[in-house]
Amino acid sequence: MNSAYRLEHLVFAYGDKPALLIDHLAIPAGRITAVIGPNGAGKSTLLNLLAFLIRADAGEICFFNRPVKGEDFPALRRRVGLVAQNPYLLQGSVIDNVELGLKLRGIGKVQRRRRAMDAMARVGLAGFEKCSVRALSGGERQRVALARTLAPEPEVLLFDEPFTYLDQGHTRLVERLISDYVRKSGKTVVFSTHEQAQGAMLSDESVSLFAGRLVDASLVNLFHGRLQNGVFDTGKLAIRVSEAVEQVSYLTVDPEEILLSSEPPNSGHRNVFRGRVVMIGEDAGKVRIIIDVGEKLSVRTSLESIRSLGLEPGKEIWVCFKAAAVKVF
Ligand SMILES: Nc1ncnc2c1ncn2[C@@H]1O[C@H](COP(=O)(O)OP(=O)(O)OP(=O)(O)O)[C@@H](O)[C@H]1O
Repeated sequence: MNSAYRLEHLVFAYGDKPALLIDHLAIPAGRITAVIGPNGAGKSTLLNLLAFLIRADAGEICFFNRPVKGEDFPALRRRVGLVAQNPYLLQGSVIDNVELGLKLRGIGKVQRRRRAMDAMARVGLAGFEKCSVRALSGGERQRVALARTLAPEPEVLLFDEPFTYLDQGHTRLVERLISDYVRKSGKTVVFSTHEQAQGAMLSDESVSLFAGRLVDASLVNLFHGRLQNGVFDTGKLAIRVSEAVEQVSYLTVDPEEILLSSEPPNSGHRNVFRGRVVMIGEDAGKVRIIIDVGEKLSVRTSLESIRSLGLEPGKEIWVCFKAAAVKVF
């Protein structure tokens, strides 16, 4: 598959504080990639590197199969557009802001206006042209920044936590826009999110980032604790682990690998707990149940199993999973 980016042995630190250590990462061209991770994982730092706004301390980045050199940065910045989490807008009107990127690219007034108006319509801001950016809400500001980035039609659209300020209607609109940007024009989108479900639902590929490193695990059920003699102790729950390592502080349980049963299970699973249903909700076309077993565990299952087990908030239920459903790092 053609890669938009390939990162090798990449290191980035803020002063002496390491923020990213990525051995290898390939981001496919013409696809939507989600970078999923909790607060402070390094998502914004990674997007800033991909936008060529900051330089790695070590390692290599290839952009569309070409190794990137320092002197390439100004030209590359024009091929990539980043919508920041808290975008900086210039004082003035919405249309002034949306036209900015086009102006910097030397695009003439008439075409500039046409493309800016088109980008504004796509983000649901038609009619806002003359509004002062000072009078806008957080979600409107984010959509102005999105229109500003979209108007020059960058080859790669990078989007840092796109849904933070958006209500449900605008979240759907931006999801569609991201999807169309890739499907209709073959461009590449990379977005960051701390919401595992949203990341998985909207993307073709996803990568999980934790403490600056890529991890090969879903981060939905992430616990901090200590591992000793094959048992990881979170302080509230003891989880059996199959990996024979000791120097780890975090554990995840794959929400797809957790089984539920109304009777004590007789399945040979090494982790069996009794818990109580806290919440039932929808998650990327499946059902997500939160069960309190000392820690709150997120379980993804089907509507059928909810019905057959008669699950509802407050109901007691058995939870089991294999040691192999658990990853530690
Ligand atoms: N300008 C900076 N100076 C020093 N440390 C920084 C700076 N920016 C980020 N960091 C640190 O680098 C790490 C990664 O931060 P980053 O903003 O990339 O994470 P994130 O995953 O985007 O987090 P969030 O979801 O909270 O936005 C954090 O520990 C953060 O405190």
